[in-house]
Amino acid sequence: MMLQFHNFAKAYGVQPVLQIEKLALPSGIHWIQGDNGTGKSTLLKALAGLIHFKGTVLLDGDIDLKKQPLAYRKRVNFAESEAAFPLFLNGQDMIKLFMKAKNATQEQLWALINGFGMSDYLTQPLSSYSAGMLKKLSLVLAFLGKPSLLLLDEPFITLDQQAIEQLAHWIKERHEQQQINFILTSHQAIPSNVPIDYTFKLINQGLTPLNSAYGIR
Ligand SMILES: Nc1ncnc2c1ncn2[C@@H]1O[C@H](COP(=O)(O)OP(=O)(O)OP(=O)(O)O)[C@@H](O)[C@H]1O
Repeated sequence: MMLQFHNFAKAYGVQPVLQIEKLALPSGIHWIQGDNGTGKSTLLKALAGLIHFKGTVLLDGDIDLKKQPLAYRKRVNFAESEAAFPLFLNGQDMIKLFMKAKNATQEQLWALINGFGMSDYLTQPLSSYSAGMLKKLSLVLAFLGKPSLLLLDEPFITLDQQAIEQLAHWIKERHEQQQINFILTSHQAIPSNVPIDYTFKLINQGLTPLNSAYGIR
């Protein structure tokens, strides 16, 4: 199993947001839907190891997020919906940091940079980036290395059409050729060439499956 939840619970103060008693997500590309404020970003942040939660999350059957945080975070990459970068740095600074942390190759980096057409502005300070340029950077950082699972929170928002198509292609290709699993959130329809395996909706603090078979949206 790609991801297993046991007695998973997240609250902000006394306000419960997520409660997933027992759930196992198989390998694949997962699309999580949900109305505003239902907890999609909270779920992805918890799964990325960025915020505290109660209970257990197990990756690939044996890596416990809480007990083996380094091994877990080496395998799970995350692109936030709106990433908050230190604005005095430039794109290249962030890339250098992540390349080292994620053991990425130069070849992999160039393919990502060229695919998104970013080479012209990587040396400019992040304070000068548009929303779409910041989005592209956070996606490139998330694709670096060899993750087992990629968490992408609203990955298509603010991207131009060409970048949307490029991202859809990468998701499909990485999944088919490198067996990388994905959890995506999106309010908009996901491009039809992305082969979504499972769709869930966050309702009443839990994940309700909207389909039970492969290939059906
Ligand atoms: N840092 C925080 N402190 C307190 N409450 C928070 C915090 N972050 C989120 N919440 C609350 O948790 C709930 C879930 O928020 P979250 O951002 O996860 O929703 P979402 O499903 O991603 O929403 P959207 O579709 O609008 O992006 C909301 O009620 C929100 O007010």
